[in-house]
Amino acid sequence: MTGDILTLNAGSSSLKFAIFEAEQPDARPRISGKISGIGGAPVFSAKDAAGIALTSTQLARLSPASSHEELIALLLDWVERHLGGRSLTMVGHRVVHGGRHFSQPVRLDDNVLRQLDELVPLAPLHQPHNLAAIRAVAKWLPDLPQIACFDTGFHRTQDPLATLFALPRALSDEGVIRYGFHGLSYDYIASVLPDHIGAKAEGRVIVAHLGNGASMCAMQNRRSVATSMGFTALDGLMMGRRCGALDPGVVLYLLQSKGMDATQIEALLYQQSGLLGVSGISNDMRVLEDSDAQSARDAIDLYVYRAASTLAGLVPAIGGLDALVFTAGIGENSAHVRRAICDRLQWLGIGVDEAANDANEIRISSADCAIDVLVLPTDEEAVIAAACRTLMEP
Ligand SMILES: Nc1ncnc2c1ncn2[C@@H]1O[C@H](COP(=O)(O)OP(=O)(O)O)[C@@H](O)[C@H]1O
Ligand SMILES: CC(=O)OP(=O)(O)O
Ligand SMILES: [Mg+2]
Repeated sequence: MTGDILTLNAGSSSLKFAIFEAEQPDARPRISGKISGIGGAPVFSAKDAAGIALTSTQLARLSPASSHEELIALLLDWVERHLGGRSLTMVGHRVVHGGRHFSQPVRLDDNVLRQLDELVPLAPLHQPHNLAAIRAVAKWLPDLPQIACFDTGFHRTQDPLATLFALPRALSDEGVIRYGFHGLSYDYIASVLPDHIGAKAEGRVIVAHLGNGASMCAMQNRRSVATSMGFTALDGLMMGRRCGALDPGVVLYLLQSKGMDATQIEALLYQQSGLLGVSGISNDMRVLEDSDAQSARDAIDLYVYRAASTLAGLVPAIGGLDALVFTAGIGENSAHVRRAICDRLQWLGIGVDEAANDANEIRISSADCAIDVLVLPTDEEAVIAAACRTLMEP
């Protein structure tokens, strides 16, 4: 097995990629990078295995509708020029929604793509970009095998009760259930957890994936028992641009009293709400933390309150809490958000060591706290590369 694996991970505000040597399963990627800030002012950065920067470029502002697709073309062109004489043997993609039929990584062909197309309305911020990346690669190198790894897959182990909405049974039977997302990230965190907390990793753990999209997963034995996202990636926590859990009566009001149509409501719930909607300033937590505006403070306070409430709401699924893990863009970097969430959860026995938290250390719980509180960088790319190697084996 020689050559390189390319992983592509199209998130709502970022396009992340990595190039791994197929024959070196434990090695860091040869190159990794991302285009972040998509929808605003995108920045393209990449580094080699030693962490040396290969590029850090501010890109032109693009129209939101075309941005991901144009950036995929730009990225593939850059990758081609940086393969350094090696060839690609496989491309692995993060695909956000696998629906009822897909949970394990799958080799992509026209038939699978057609089925994944049908899930676009359930993940409008992600699925179209994920599928566009697959089609762009197929055009670029038609014979190159490609696989899809699903964000929903990790949550197949959920307690069936936790997947049900209190809707008529016929709807659940046809697949209107809580699927859950960010599964590649949770899979990675579950895989490294024993390195940090030993046997406690098999206990009652909640992982808070706080990125531009955000969710939480309650785990036991390192498997998903319940999660905050649902049928779509709109449910649960307040996010960068998404509202999170919402009284469904609001949707009816928008439809019936405000005369909004489905397209307008979709844009409102997915693009104009969350941190951006409440602050009126930005979807980016960094910008809000640097702002003196009251609306920025309100947005952060609501984000924190909703996160603490959601976390508390997941505890009954696992009957207590042994460890809490923060990950993804905000979880890994914002000491303020982590501390504020933990402050609202003191009654649960959570305590934070201020200095460790301010320094983004791995363990941030206070010495007298029985619940381990950790900050762990996620690595969806490593999970995709591992799936590529598995599917490659003869
Ligand atoms: N130093 C930081 N402080 C606070 N927030 C940060 C910091 N760095 C990144 N973020 C937040 O992380 C978000 C991106 O998270 P990420 O997990 O990369 O997003 P995506 O959902 O696109 O994969 C940014 O929008 C920003 O709000
Ligand atoms: C599912 C989801 O919300 O993904 P992301 O956080 O990458 O936008
Ligand atoms: Mg992400």
